[in-house]
Amino acid sequence: MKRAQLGTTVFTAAQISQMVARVATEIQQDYADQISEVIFVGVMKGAYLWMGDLLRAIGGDVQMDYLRVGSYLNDGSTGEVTLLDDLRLDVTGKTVILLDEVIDSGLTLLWLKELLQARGAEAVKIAVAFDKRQTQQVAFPVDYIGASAPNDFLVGYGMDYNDHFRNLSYIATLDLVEV
Ligand SMILES: O=P(O)(O)OC[C@H]1O[C@H](OP(=O)(O)OP(=O)(O)O)[C@H](O)[C@@H]1O
Ligand code: HPA
Repeated sequence: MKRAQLGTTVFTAAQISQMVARVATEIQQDYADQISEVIFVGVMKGAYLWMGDLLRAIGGDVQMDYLRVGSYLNDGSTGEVTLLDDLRLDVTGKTVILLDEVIDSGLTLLWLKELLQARGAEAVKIAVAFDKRQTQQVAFPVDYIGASAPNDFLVGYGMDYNDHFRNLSYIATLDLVEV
């Protein structure tokens, strides 16, 4: 049997706060007085801290909704994205910014971008806290990136191992030790 234990800290809470403030400023500058027309969509469950922190840092009047998807089992992608809870807001003709705490293979965000485009969104942008892609071979742009992260399995700030460790306000590697 394997037991999960925290490894090394990769990003501290202070580093994450700085990164949130920077991305919030980038989005404020890009949308200025149009910001209240943008729909921010959190990709749950993992986006819950990123969404809360980023939208408070942006401030003012914004619209938000969320959906819930799943594709990871233990520490690996199943290669298949499942929509578990859908949006309530209609995105037809709207600018949407998808918020996710991590992009890894890119499968989840590519799948969601195509879904919202097919529903008639005018523009679908992406803002991630952490980018684990080692090469940029995933053929779609990520518009806002908090930080590049190592290609280790990470937990904290929304990232989980079987639903554990999402609540950490820092990011750590995870060691799976044989017991
Ligand atoms: O780029 P990818 O390889 O698709 O990986 C990134 C996705 O994986 C995680 O979600 P998960 O499916 O584990 O669901 P969760 O948000 O409930 O943890 C994470 O929150 C991203 O949405
Ligand atoms: O490193 C990770 N940790 C947790 N969930 C994830 N989903 C993609 N990559 C990761």
